[in-house]
Amino acid sequence: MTPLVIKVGGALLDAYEQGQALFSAIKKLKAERPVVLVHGGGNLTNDWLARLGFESQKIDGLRVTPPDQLPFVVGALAGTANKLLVSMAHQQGINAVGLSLADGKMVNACLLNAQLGAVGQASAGDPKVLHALLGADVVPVVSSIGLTEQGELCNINADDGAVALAQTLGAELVLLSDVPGVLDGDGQLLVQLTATEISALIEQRVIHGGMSVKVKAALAAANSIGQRVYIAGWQQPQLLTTLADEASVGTCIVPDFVMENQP
Ligand SMILES: Nc1ncnc2c1ncn2[C@@H]1O[C@H](COP(=O)(O)OP(=O)(O)O)[C@@H](O)[C@H]1O
Ligand SMILES: CC(=O)N[C@@H](CCC(=O)OP(=O)(O)O)C(=O)O
Repeated sequence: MTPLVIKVGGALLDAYEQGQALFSAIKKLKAERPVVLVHGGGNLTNDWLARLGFESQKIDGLRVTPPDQLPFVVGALAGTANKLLVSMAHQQGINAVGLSLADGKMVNACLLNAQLGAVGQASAGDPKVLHALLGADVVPVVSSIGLTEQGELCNINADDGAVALAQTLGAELVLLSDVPGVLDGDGQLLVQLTATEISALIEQRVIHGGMSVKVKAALAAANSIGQRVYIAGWQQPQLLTTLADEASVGTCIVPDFVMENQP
């Protein structure tokens, strides 16, 4: 059965009840197919950096990560955020193992540009460690801290990291956030989006900030994996079990070739 990569945004860490409901849904789902969880922790990282007196800047939804902030970003994401989620999983009776994208070279990274500091661009890596864990009935819980070929730690946007991990495994991908999906200018859910519609909505700034990183990542994944990718809310975890029925789940990002083949 094709594995499913589920990415959860870091806001889940502040939502205990929803977190428990999500892991309860994942427990049911993993009886049917292998599941890997990739997580963010943007809010927690903001909080840590502010408490330490750092200014945190974002460019096009990506956190500028100077060398003096990197140890705290790694600590927040690969440390506290990762272990809190592993603990939530264990509370629901899931045998979870906490890792980062760097472990076992499951995702490769290179630095994006000097302006962003230690921010990595992710690409597919080696699936061996994940296969071993999935074979042992474990749910890997993976933070978005990566490692370059030269062994430098880097901060990867968790949506981009999830895309690379889905590519590593040839898996389907769902991006779960604190909103039910991509919303239009009136706050209504958009059930399906193509590349052209995404460009227009970003241009009009209807899609902005973290959501703009997410839709671009989802489109890249849809095109590379050749499958629809869903952006949905972790408030409705029961939707995860309806993916196989192609039921309406949040916003469906359609790969380009599907549109090209439509009459
Ligand atoms: N068109 C849009 N539809 C929905 N959310 C949007 C849109 N444009 C911007 N956003 C913002 O993007 C946020 C989700 O992105 P982000 O905070 O990065 O999520 P996550 O932490 O789950 O990855 C939403 O909470 C919302 O504030
Ligand atoms: C480079 C970059 O932007 N990294 C992100 C990684 C965490 C993340 O993506 O968290 P959410 O999924 O909760 O937004 C950051 O530092 O916030």
